[in-house]
Amino acid sequence: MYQVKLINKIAPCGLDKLDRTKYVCAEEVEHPDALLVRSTSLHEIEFDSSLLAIARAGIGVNNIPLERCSEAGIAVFNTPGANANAVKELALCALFLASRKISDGIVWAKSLAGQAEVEKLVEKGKGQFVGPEIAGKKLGVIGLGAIGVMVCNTAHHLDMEVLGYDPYISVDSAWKLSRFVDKAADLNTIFTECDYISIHVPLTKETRGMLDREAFAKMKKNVRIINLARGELVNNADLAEALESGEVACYVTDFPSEEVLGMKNVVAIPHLGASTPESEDNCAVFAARELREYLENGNIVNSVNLPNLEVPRSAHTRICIINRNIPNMLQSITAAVAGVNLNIENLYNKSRGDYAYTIVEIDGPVADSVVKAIGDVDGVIRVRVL
Ligand SMILES: NC(=O)c1ccc[n+]([C@@H]2O[C@H](COP(=O)([O-])OP(=O)(O)OC[C@H]3O[C@@H](n4cnc5c(N)ncnc54)[C@H](O)[C@@H]3O)[C@@H](O)[C@H]2O)c1
Ligand SMILES: O=C(O)CC[C@@H](O)C(=O)O
Repeated sequence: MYQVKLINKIAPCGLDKLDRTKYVCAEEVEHPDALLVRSTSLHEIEFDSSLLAIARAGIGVNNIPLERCSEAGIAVFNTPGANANAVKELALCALFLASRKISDGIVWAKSLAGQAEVEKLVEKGKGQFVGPEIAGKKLGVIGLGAIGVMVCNTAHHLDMEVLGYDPYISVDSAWKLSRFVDKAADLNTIFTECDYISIHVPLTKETRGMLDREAFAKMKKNVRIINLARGELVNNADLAEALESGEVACYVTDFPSEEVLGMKNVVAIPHLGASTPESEDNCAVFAARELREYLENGNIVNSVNLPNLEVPRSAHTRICIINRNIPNMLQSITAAVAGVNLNIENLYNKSRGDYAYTIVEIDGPVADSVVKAIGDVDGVIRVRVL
């Protein structure tokens, strides 16, 4: 039986993809083959030597120690695009929240409960919550992946002028982007020209603190910023100054922190970007399928730390090897197999950065001694026979 440890609440329809005659899925699992996780940080967690794979039901993998996983031969997966529509819808909501002082207005309206002549008080006091329309304004979108592209395309239909920035845009995203979205040559163009800025990039060394004092200083006065991507993309101390001085009129974030909650003109949402039944189901189903493919067939689909390699399963026995991407690996692996006179039916190999993945198909059983011989090859990190 495969043991899958559930780190967060995972939608049941995803778990249903894992046949209960082959899988145990539970929060308490002592020696897991796999982890299913959402946003909980795994950085401080020690992994059992049994662990083969981690599937992130979501896209951001900044909560997973990727380098440590690669070194331990643990494949890490995410679910690209599976929650993008949910975040796009919240981003649209955030555009309006950033403009119309809706959340302050709602709090104020509720505070009138129990007072006499509420209707009159509403009409008298509503002037403090006036905010601009988004039509005709310029929106800058940083990061044109699954979410960014959808935000751009929909904002165009809401009569906004849209500028997009992504130096690494994928061919797929470029195909999906509306021709009405203008390409910003650099971040400065987004900063200097836009009335609204929405950020949709992963948290990496490059993007951490991307919106800082220098960036705020270039922005138009009264710019409104939407961050549903990750809190750490923004330098909080610099943001506090920009909000205080009025340079930034409103900051809508899906990542409240003690610091951010203390700032003025902040609309804080409790990380609800992917919290729709549709998105939770999608992510769970994607993640479960990825785990099943890897655990049962050795196929790697949507990995973030290993090369993707998916080959239809034949009747042959598979030896799946995670190895370093260094010279002579294939030669040493095939020599270990040939050493016991086994014939290789098929061999597939793909590399990604410092790591590679090799599938060797053999007609017939593979003795433990062969697994040991491959495992002893310098540069081999993990061997599994399926
Ligand atoms: N609030 C939520 O619940 C929630 C849900 C999903 C995603 N997210 C966050 O949103 C991010 C984006 O999600 P996605 O599904 O669109 O991911 P994605 O991988 O499809 O797109 C990310 C895009 O960012 C671009 N990018 C990377 N570095 C960049 C840089 N320095 N400048 C400009 N562009 C850069 C990439 O080229 C890619 O096109 C995720 O990484 C995650 O942190 C949050
Ligand atoms: O699981 C969630 O609720 C949030 C997921 C989101 O932050 C992501 O990066 O996909």
